[in-house]
Amino acid sequence: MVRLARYYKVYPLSIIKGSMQYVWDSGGNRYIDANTGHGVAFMGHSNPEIINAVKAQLDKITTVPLNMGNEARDEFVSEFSKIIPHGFDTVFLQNTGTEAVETAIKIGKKVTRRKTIVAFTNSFHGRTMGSLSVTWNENYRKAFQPLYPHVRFGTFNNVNEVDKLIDDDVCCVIVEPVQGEGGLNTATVNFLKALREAASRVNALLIFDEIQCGFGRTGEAWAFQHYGVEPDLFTAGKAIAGGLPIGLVVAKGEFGDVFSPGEHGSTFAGNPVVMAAAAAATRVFTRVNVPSIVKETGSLLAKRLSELNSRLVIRVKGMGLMIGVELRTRAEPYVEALMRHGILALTAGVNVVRFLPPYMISGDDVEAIVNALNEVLKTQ
Ligand SMILES: Cc1ncc(COP(=O)(O)O)c(C=O)c1O
Repeated sequence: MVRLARYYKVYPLSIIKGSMQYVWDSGGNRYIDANTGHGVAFMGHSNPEIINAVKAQLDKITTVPLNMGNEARDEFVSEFSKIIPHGFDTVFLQNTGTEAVETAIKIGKKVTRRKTIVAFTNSFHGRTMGSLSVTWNENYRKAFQPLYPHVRFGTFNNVNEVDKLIDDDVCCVIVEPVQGEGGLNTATVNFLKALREAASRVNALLIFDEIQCGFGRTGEAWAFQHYGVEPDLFTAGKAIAGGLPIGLVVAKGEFGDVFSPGEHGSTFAGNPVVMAAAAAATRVFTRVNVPSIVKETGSLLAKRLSELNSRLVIRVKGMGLMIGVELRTRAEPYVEALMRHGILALTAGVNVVRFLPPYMISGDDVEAIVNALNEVLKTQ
């Protein structure tokens, strides 16, 4: 028998079912899921409306290539359009976040015919060769050198260096408005404004990577809507298909038709089952007004976490339901200890305990998370 390749630290836990904000392990223990598979189950586990749409689609057809039409795909585009700001009118469908980032970079290169990509300290954009090249963490990159050689890293939130960083050799600038993996660092308004101005000045494309912070996670449909600064392209993924694989790029009009046939493609992109799930997830998103719920629950979670009384806590970081507690020490042991208290969380950077719960977590769930963290901070 083959065995699974190991490249994650695997926890001694087998998850067998989920319902909205909760999951259960094989021993019957229930957990509040503030890990959500790296942010994927934001619309809840097995959300009934999404599951019903998937089941109905399974009875119709499970694969249709992008060079043929499909009604589930049309329906997704129609639902998704309702949450896309004016001026963005093209969506490129992919299967994962890293593929979306690759697509955005290809658009930048094709439009400008230039080579240099600007990215930032503590960025995370994915694991394939292009997206890895613009990811900051040296541990993720060093075994795979040489990566794409023309990447210039600037310091996240350093406004002063932006003009020097972005010159007319730059095809695109990629940045997460709220950095997830890198430590829940929130961009400042002045930083994103400076990037916008510099990119426009040299006709480089500004890409916001909203794969983790987008789709309502921060309390607006898209994190950049907090800032009043618009990119040329933004990437999204994770929660959009309610748990099924998706990644996409949303582009301003003039960048919609940059690829000639043969220059881009993906076998599974726009899969009808994924599209049916994504149409249903987006319909729920709009109907219940997910961002407004996130604003309320996110501020409650941030407030209660900031009341933690522990000498280990430096501060609470993040936005909406993308919240981290920065510790004076490594976060990993606390994430493991939280598991034993029925809470699934994540780390971000080295010393941040990260919470990415589903939008429907209740006030009681918030209390349970805060109480559990309080306990483990005392005992670890
Ligand atoms: C901001 C950001 N970009 C890109 C990615 C890569 O997405 P995927 O793992 O779906 O390829 C992630 C995944 O965590 C992410 O958080």
